[in-house]
Amino acid sequence: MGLRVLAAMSGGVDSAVAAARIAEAGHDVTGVHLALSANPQSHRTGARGCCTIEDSRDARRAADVIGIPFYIWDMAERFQRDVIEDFVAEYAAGRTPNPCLRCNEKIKFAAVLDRALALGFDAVATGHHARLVDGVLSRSVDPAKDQSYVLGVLTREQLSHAIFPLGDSTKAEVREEAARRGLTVADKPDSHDICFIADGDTRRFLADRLGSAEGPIVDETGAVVGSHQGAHGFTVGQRKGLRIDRPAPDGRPRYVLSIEPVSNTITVGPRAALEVTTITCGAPVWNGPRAHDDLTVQLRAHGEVYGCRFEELDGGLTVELDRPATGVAAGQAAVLYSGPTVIGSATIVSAA
Ligand SMILES: Nc1ncnc2c1ncn2[C@@H]1O[C@H](COP(=O)(O)OP(=O)(O)OP(=O)(O)O)[C@@H](O)[C@H]1O
Repeated sequence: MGLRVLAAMSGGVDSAVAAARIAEAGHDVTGVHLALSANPQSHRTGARGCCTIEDSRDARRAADVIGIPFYIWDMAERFQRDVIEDFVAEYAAGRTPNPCLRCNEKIKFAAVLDRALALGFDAVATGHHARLVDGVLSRSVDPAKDQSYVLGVLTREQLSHAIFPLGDSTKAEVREEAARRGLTVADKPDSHDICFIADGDTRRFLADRLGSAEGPIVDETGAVVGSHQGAHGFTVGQRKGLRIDRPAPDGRPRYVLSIEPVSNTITVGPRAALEVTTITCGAPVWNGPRAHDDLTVQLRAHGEVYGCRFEELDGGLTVELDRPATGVAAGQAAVLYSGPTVIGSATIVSAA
């Protein structure tokens, strides 16, 4: 007998095809669009933002074509609290959060999954590009679209109720299939990085919420070399947008090495000073097999992959890279893989 599946439908191509595949496989599927924005009209800026009225209409149309019941669930308040406020608070604390990862952890596979289970559903299906084989998360066959990183924070329990029907397909195949199935969203562009910042201007979004406060930019010796309007506008490894009055003696570009929110100080230095090999993380979530062969770690979404070994220490996790990485920011996740399989993850606390 088929499962009762709740298909999370964003109004985009991927989730429409994911829902269609699950329905075709004989499961009893209901589509749900999550209204995540408190003011859906305000996001209509041309770029595809989060949860516009148009997105919910596209999702409904896709559900009609597939022939499944469809609902809209208002999760705006949860999203505001667990994703947007968390995002702002993390930047205010000098860290660099990944809101997609937080949304998967707190909204799609927590708030939505809880409600789905309470209503008698067995699983939540999404259009994420990742594979799930017997509850074990693995990379998508399309490396350019692989989203296993932003799902790597999910627990075994969360994964046991997840279905990702697209992991064996490339994005091109999904688009083609959408067109063939008459899902009118086939040509819709991919959503951009942060769905609740429709114009993509993260710094302005943060400045609107955290205000601006002038602070010093110092070099590695502590000498003041410039100023900034708020430490929250920066991330480790950033080069652009630094107002430096005293260039480095060697004339080389300088990068953000660290962010100190309490004293509102940004420390900059040469690229070489960004290189780290030891990553210290918080408590790990182990969600895959305890494999130790072909170990790699990914330190940001779409980031490079490093060979590594790791050790659990005092409730945290220390990861040693086999070559230096740059731009490793506290607040991002370190997702550990054995080959293509996710074995666990932990939040980065510091790197050296
Ligand atoms: N507002 C929403 N309502 C319901 N489900 C959503 C919503 N936003 C995202 N999702 C689910 O999360 C998945 C991943 O979201 P992401 O923003 O990465 O989408 P995407 O890769 O652009 O896919 P899509 O083409 O389906 O929008 C989607 O495929 C969908 O299943």
